[in-house]
Amino acid sequence: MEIEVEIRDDYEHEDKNLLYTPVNIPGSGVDDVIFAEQFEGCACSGTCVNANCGCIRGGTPFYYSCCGLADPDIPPNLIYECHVNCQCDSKCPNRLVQKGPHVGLSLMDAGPKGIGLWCKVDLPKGAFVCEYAGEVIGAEEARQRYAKQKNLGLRNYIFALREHFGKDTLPVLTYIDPSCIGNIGRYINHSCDPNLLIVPVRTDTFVPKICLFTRRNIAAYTELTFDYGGGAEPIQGVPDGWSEGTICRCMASVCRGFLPFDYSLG
Ligand SMILES: C[S@@+](CC[C@H](N)C(=O)[O-])C[C@H]1O[C@@H](n2cnc3c(N)ncnc32)[C@H](O)[C@@H]1O
Repeated sequence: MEIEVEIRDDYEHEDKNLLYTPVNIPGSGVDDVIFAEQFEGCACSGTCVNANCGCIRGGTPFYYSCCGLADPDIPPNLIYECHVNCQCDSKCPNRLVQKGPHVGLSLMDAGPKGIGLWCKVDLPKGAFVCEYAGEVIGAEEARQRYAKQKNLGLRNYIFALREHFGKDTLPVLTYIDPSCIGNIGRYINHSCDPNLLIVPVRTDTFVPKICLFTRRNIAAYTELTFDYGGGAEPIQGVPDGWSEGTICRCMASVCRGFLPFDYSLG
């Protein structure tokens, strides 16, 4: 029996030239197979109990508490949620990001940074805010799109997620581009002292979802930010080659001066 969990995402773009997608979709330069190859589900009945659930797969035991909050102080390893092929029910605590973004997210004027995102309600530490969803594209496509938008003086929305799957292995990069097709996450600006944390989460396939959780309690109407260099493998400072020279306007006392940039795009 397949357990379908409804994604609740009522957001949309004000700019009618943009297409809204609540989840990642395959774009140019990636093999559709990675979206089609699904994990086997767990055989738990009702709600899952950590130790026996097949969805842990050697990754982090369930990252979420029973009240739907993550623990941002624990560095997560690989996170696999229960999914459509699992036997557990839709109330299983290991189903969180797949249910969609937090309610009350809203666009704001972020001055020289352009549009930004805030939430109309207080957010507790560990709350899931939203995914940074868009087209999943290949490395060469990402470089070409980046070069084109740079020539046109456009903002950059392409995010390069770096993950290591073992000691001494090369990082695996996943490029997400919500420039034209994306979700509400595309409006989140960078800060060198961010209040959100990036956590890659997988549900039914190996394609990671870039998920944003609160690092601390956040009062309503505070701008939501993440560190553009702080993926699963955070950049410390801005090493040579990791800045494209865009001045950072985050205003944090610890501001590094420039927006972080993944050199693989350059
Ligand atoms: C993912 S978009 C964020 C949404 C964007 N502000 C908008 O108006 O649609 C990333 C772009 O926002 C701007 N931006 C984000 N954070 C910034 C910061 N701390 N300082 C300056 N510009 C920033 C840059 O133009 C960057 O390329």
